[in-house]
Amino acid sequence: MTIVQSAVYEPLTEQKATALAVRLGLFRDGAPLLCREIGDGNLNLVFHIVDQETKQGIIIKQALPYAKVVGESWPLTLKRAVIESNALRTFASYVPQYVPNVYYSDESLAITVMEDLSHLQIARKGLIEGKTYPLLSRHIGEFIAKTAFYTSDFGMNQQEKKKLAQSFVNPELCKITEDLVFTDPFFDHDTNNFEDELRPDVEALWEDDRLRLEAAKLKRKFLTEADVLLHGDLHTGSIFASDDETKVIDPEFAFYGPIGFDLGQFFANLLLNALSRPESERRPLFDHIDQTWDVFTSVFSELWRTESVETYAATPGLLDEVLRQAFVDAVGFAGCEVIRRTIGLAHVADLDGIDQKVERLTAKRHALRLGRRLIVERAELAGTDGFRRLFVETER
Ligand SMILES: Nc1ncnc2c1ncn2[C@@H]1O[C@H](COP(=O)(O)OP(=O)(O)O)[C@@H](O)[C@H]1O
Ligand SMILES: CSC[C@H]1O[C@H](OP(=O)(O)O)[C@H](O)[C@@H]1O
Repeated sequence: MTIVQSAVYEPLTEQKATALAVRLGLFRDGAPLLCREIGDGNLNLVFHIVDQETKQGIIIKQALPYAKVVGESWPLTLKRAVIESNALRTFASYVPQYVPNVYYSDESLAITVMEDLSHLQIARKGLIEGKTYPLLSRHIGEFIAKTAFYTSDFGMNQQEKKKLAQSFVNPELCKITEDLVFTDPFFDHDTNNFEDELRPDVEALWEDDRLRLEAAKLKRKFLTEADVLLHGDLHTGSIFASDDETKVIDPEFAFYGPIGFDLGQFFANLLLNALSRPESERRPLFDHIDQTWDVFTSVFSELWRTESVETYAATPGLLDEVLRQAFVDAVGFAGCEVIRRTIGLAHVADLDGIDQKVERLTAKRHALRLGRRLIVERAELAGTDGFRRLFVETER
């Protein structure tokens, strides 16, 4: 690959992104290139560049010095681009089948150049259309189990783990999660965003001392437990899927945190999709929750038994305790994510896209009751069947 001199930061345009791809030697000479900015996320620019003859494409993702969804009034570190490309490379060393190939990255331009995954579909979009993605949970369960185990004190040299954790210290992006997932939705904060009709339900949440205490405990875990390298934002909009392939993208929130966090985010986004469906079409979502947990526990347990580097790994009861705690935490984190995607700053199309206002408000009220009980009753769920039970009990 051609080496280009690193440049001073400037936001790319479609023209400049094309010129960069040519300078990097990513296309054959004279290829007729078409570039479009396709970013639909909250934070970054994403350029899709395709050779019109061969149909081969690449993606150039660039961080902006602010959060795109809010604008320049919310400055945001460009370092998130380095975190993202390093996380993709780290994950690729354990599960290359589940992440896009990174071709190039440049810290000063805050870009990651990666494999074009346009043959797949963003899982959130597909799930909203009613797709089921039969292998999604098998793949995500394995992705989480392997990345968690191999980056933990049980799966890697413990001195090396500390260095790796240092390289993923990600204070600004963690602060977004600390605020938007764990704090603001539980207070009358100006980042919150919900329909007027939901105000009585939301005010009831804000006055719920039991809920606030449990949300505080979950936030404390997120702040303090440097257990494994997390993706940090593993919602269904961060996953490309088809019937037989799954790729995880967008790990700019990666950091060392509690093992249950990615599981909880994924569970929550499956639940958010279930909340948008009629009862008769929800089953695949609950089956995905079961399957994610089953695959996660079996892959993680096998690695623990066969590859652990920690003397205490064989101590009877320890693995069970790690898995039990991971599950309880995941349930609580899922509850926080369900609530924040309903009344916080960043919503999801699964709920906001319900056209009929009455149905939409009904689904959102259901989400608030479900999220609350996931948080408050997380220790009593006793297995993934508990998600079904709470879902039904909170439907009314
Ligand atoms: N490797 C890729 N291949 C094809 N499209 C991509 C790729 N990465 C991102 N995209 C597109 O860009 C959108 C935004 O990307 P994402 O990484 O989620 O950005 P953000 O960090 O702003 O949320 C995705 O929803 C997808 O449509
Ligand atoms: C102001 S950031 C809000 C929200 O956006 C991120 O998601 P994404 O980059 O995938 O769109 C993340 O979930 C943040 O909490």
